[in-house]
Amino acid sequence: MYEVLVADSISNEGLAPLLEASNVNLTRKKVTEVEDLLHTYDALLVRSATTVTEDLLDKMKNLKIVARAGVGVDNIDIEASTKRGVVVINAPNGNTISTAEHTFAMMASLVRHIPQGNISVKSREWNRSAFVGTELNRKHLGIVGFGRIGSELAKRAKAFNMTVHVYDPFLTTSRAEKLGVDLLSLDDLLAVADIITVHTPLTKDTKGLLNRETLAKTKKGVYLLNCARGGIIDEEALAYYLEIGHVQGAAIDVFEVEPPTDNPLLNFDQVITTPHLGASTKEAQLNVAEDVAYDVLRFLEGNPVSSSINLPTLSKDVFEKIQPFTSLTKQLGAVLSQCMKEPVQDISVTYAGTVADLETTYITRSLLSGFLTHRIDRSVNEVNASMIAKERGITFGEKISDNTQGYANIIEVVVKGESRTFSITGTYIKDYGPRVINIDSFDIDFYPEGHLLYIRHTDQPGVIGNVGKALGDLDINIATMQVGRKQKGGEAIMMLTFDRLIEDATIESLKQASEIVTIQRIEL
Ligand SMILES: NC(=O)C1=CN([C@@H]2O[C@H](COP(=O)(O)OP(=O)(O)OC[C@H]3O[C@@H](n4cnc5c(N)ncnc54)[C@H](O)[C@@H]3O)[C@@H](O)[C@H]2O)C=CC1
Ligand SMILES: O=C(O)CCC(=O)C(=O)O
Repeated sequence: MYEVLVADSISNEGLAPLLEASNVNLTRKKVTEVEDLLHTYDALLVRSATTVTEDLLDKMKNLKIVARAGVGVDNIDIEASTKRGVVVINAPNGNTISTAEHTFAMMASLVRHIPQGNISVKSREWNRSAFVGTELNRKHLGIVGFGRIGSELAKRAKAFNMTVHVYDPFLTTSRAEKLGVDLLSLDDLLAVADIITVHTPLTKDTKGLLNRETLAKTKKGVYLLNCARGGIIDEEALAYYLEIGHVQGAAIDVFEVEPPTDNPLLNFDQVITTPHLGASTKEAQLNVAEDVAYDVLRFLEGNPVSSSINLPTLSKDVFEKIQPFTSLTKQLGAVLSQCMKEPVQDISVTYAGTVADLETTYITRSLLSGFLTHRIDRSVNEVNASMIAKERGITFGEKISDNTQGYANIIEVVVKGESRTFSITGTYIKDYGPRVINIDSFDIDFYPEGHLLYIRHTDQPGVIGNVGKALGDLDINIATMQVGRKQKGGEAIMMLTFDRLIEDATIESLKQASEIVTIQRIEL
């Protein structure tokens, strides 16, 4: 049974996939209400009220996935989640339209003083001259951050005959042309726009993007909107430019600290606000809840997620295709890690044949996770494997080759240690399964699973028989045995598989034979 904690207000109807799943036990409680049970949850679902800190992650020892029912993940410590192998997902599409519509509504309200007019009439005033507005028609709108919401807003603005200028360092000129917008530098956008609205995520680059210095470059009388994240427009700077009359008005849905209390912006009549309502529609809340509910269930049941922040996103089809190879590389990594008993500096993997056309980054992550699992005592998976490898100073890389050695696919891994190099090659044979076909330059053929002994010895008559007899005398049944050598009378290897773990004492007694060079136990 999977334990799922829904810590924020998320649409019940949207959570139906999880509520109806027979293998899920769903709890709707705030984190503070279940302090004693935090270590039991497999999944955590949040909106923006819960901040997923490193401290919370430490308490949630069993946590495998954090889902944000919405776009912005700035309330989740992604680095700390990744470090712990916790997948972070979001629902990036479900609230785009609602947020674009809300921004448009805020823009129209701002330039026509609708909130102020409403308050005035309800105060029994009739002061029409105080609320003379401005048309949107033929005005220049500057959109900073031209992703999903920014581009939906642009469509609506164009329908109102506005000229749309955008600033987005990640947007290509051809895409801007295709979407019919004018791509500018930030400075040029600031200089030309009558109304500026921000739609970037909150990152270290966008925090305070509009500040005292950049806002000074705007037109006198400019209007500003922030329906993305508090802090993208620096609040102190905005208050300053409102105070001196340079900024004519602002519409703010999001604040640096929510709810805002002593925020200077709340003191201005020309600032209109909403309490982070961009995504607050029935439709958006149903969409995002459904999106994360399906994704969390899929993930818990071992399937790919559709929108992950710290894992490559794979379709079900691609996931199914790569699965045999991720299992194979996990095993190859585990064999390597146990055979190569020394610190490693570099892991290099070469893909050839059908596997080379797949999502090899993901397959390499599985390899690293198989390798590292046997070296460190914390949980390693595809989410944190590359980060842990980097932390430990292990470099890794991928190559594609066309040498399939007669197989449909080949994965060769070479590990460089301080004193030596070790290699392993595997393949996945349809309807037959994974095979290791070469180990440390010895051709061999074994199924990487279970309890194994890897024995290096001199190639001479009687060695195989002696090992078999010694094990037989100890009542140990050999399940399979594969042998390999490079040349007659030289070094040779045996790979034995067993139905149970082989004890240290047995290995020590086998090592007494003079022909045996090394024996390595491998547990898969
Ligand atoms: N008020 C609300 O209730 C809601 C707020 N949001 C906020 O809106 C933001 C945008 O959402 P989407 O459009 O869905 O995201 P998106 O990821 O589709 O678009 C973000 C755009 O910002 C651009 N960008 C990134 N760094 C930039 C920089 N330094 N300067 C200029 N542009 C930059 C990206 O290239 C991208 O095109 C979210 O990150 C979230 O914080 C989202 C939904 C609801
Ligand atoms: O959950 C909400 O209502 C806020 C939505 C939001 O800010 C987001 O999706 O980034």
